[in-house]
Amino acid sequence: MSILAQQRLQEIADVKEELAQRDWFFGTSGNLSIKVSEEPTTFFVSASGKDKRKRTSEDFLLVDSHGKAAEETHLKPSAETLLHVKVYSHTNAGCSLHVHTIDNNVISELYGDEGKVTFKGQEIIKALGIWEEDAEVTVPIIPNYADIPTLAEVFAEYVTADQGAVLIRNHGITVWGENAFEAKKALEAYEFLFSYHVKILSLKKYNQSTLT
Ligand SMILES: CSCCC(=O)C(=O)COP(=O)(O)O
Ligand SMILES: [Zn+2]
Repeated sequence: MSILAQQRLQEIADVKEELAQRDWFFGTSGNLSIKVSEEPTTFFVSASGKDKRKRTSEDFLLVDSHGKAAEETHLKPSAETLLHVKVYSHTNAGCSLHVHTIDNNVISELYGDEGKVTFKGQEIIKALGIWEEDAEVTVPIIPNYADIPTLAEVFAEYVTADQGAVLIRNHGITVWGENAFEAKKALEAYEFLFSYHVKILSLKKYNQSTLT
């Protein structure tokens, strides 16, 4: 394996460990990828069905631009590799992260019928690279199609920039960025927004019910 590939593998394994420390990999959910090369595109993607809280030497495999194993291996690429394929084929992103959290599922269900959710007036939005005063950020929400090629096609409609995020209704979020640092930073910012929103809505509801 080239030095560059080894570095990328180490980076994505480190991100996986950090997200695991946050307990964002419930019940083997979630998957991660990091780009290794362009022309031809290759990337490391997490192996399917593993407990992503554990760090082993068989957590990732190298795949090609179609998401097929690029080297001989008994590992199976993530069932959702096609979404990572869309990220690398539609943008110059270098890393893509997918997690199922309770907060991202709740937000996706609350706003699923609207097809998007918008946040504003939060300092953390600057972590997404948006520095204007009163900045807004909108996250699209797509249906959770069981057929992964269909899910990937619909997902791809929103993969239009080198950094972005899409919520899959009652499933999870996929966030991508220029590199592992940027993708993780963005994921943390989105999860902050979701968690804040869920808490403030619950408190407002509680206050309404106790004050009336
Ligand atoms: C156990 S959750 C269902 C599959 C899923 O949505 C996921 O994120 C994990 O699938 P993978 O094949 O990447 O392990
Ligand atoms: Zn998933």
